[in-house]
Amino acid sequence: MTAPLTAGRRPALTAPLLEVDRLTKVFTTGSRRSGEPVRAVDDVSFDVARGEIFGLLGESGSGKSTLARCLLRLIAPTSGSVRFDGVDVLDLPEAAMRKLRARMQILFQDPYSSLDPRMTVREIVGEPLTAHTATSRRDREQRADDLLTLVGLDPTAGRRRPHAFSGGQRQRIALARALILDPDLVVLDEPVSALDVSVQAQIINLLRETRRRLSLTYVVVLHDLAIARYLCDRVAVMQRGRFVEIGAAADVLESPRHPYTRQLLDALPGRGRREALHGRAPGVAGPIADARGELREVVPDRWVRE
Ligand SMILES: Nc1ncnc2c1ncn2[C@@H]1O[C@H](COP(=O)(O)OP(=O)(O)OP(=O)(O)O)[C@@H](O)[C@H]1O
Repeated sequence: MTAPLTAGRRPALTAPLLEVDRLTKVFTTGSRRSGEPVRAVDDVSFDVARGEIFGLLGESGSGKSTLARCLLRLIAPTSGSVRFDGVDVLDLPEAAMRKLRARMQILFQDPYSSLDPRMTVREIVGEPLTAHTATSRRDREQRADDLLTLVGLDPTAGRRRPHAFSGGQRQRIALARALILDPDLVVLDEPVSALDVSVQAQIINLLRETRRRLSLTYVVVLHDLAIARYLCDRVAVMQRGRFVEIGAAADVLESPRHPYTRQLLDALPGRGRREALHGRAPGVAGPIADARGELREVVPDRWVRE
């Protein structure tokens, strides 16, 4: 069966934030013992609307992380194009790309190794400001404290070092850092897979809440279909570098059209499958709305665009 590729292009009232056309990445070395090239991303096209949470799903090795990195030009694609807010990302000179990067952030999977243990949390969160804008130390600290509040941490946390925090708290710190430059797009690479199940729900709710409050767009790499069903508006299912299915998360996960998607769903244990199908939170009995109160209601006005 062929993928319903038209679902990758949405009629939108405003231009999409991200437009990906025939993107391909071939690794020629170091990928296979046989020395054969690997088409990690193979002729992939899709759009992401502003304010959307778009999920990339698939088994390990299907090409999700490579695609995510190509979007931000952290890996140079072999061919194809990526337009971000109308700008051709792959054609941009390095200096202009550095500037654009402020608007496109990435959050990695492992909250334990992604934060420099020698820095205070305030320094970690405020650091992108030193690289991208001329701000005074005081302003940096104030903004770092605002962001820590936004992600549900006490600003006094800023004086401590990352080792004092749990995995979930560290992922909040990493998110605060990713948001401090007020980006439009954040790519999240398996943002909760290193966390305990109970903490996953809190971080997922935080992502939904920050998307809403800051009008953010998230592209999120996931292998957990239950999380995808709860978090994402649309999803694409990848197999060997290609999109085999793309559409609304509810449609793809409740009525999968492609045998590979059905296979992924069938491989889930009974409860996980039910959660994927009915949008239940992973690992908790009901919808994860109860963790929502974690996001404090003291968000500074300037962080709220709506
Ligand atoms: N730097 C690289 N050099 C060579 N091959 C690579 C490189 N990075 C990824 N690959 C290969 O590209 C393919 C896709 O890998 P990728 O990590 O993008 O998949 P994934 O779906 O994100 O998997 P995972 O969930 O395990 O990270 C795999 O065959 C992988 O071995």
